[in-house]
Amino acid sequence: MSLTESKRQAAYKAVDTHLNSETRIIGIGSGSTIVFVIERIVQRGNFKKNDELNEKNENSDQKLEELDLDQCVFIPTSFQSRQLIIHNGLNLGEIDQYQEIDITIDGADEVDENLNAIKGGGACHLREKVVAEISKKFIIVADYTKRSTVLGEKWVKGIPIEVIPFCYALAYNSLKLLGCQKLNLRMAKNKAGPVITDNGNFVIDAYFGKLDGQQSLGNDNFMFINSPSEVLKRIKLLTGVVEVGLFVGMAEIAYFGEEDGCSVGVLKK
Ligand SMILES: O=C[C@H](O)[C@H](O)[C@H](O)COP(=O)(O)O
Repeated sequence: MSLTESKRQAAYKAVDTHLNSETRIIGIGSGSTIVFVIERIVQRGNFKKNDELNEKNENSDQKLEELDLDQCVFIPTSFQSRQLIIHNGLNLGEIDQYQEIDITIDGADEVDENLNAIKGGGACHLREKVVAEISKKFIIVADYTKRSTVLGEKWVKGIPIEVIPFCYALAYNSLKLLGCQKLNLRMAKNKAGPVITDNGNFVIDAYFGKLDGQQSLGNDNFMFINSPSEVLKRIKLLTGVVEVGLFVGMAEIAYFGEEDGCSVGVLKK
């Protein structure tokens, strides 16, 4: 079964388990898995009209309720998720309108056994972190390739770090001094020059291994982050750094679509 199906299964499970008729303010993460979160939300909004969904539900243990989408507001974390919300006719809200969000569902590039995550493979981690931070519940959805024991096992491109453009050379040097083994200023495709985030900044992918005292196991393609909170703190203190794609202790639960494309694994705190 394809990775796409496993992403869909994880997304559907999260929406079916955590969204009910009481849910009002919903944070929408970014990336390819989030597309299926929106797909399921729209299906749930048309529940009574959706014969297939009703039929499936009669045979399932999970009691699905129709979502009153007119009463819900969706908070995007990127240009991409904003477009998804608008194109699906959902109510769009802005991050600064709310002090609290009922629930946010988001993808991840890697999730460890403590539910710490690397995010920002799509350069959206600043807004994603703001939304996650004010959410009562932060839920991760991903395919099975994203689950690991220690961060760095699976996502080998480095930790995404958003930096102010004119500070990038300084941040670059500071990251090297911090022990960073390899650094890349993320470059755009089909445009000469660097990726520019939704906030007008650059992204450096920083690749550790020794920062928290660990060796890189003799393989330059790997980094292991045994103390993500320490790594996060040290990078965050560097001048010019806006946000780090390490989400430590934020997620309550993670759903992973399994390899068979039908079942879903769950990691809980
Ligand atoms: O910046 C992008 C986000 O952090 C995404 O949530 C993350 O890259 C996972 O994306 P996908 O669902 O495409 O694997």
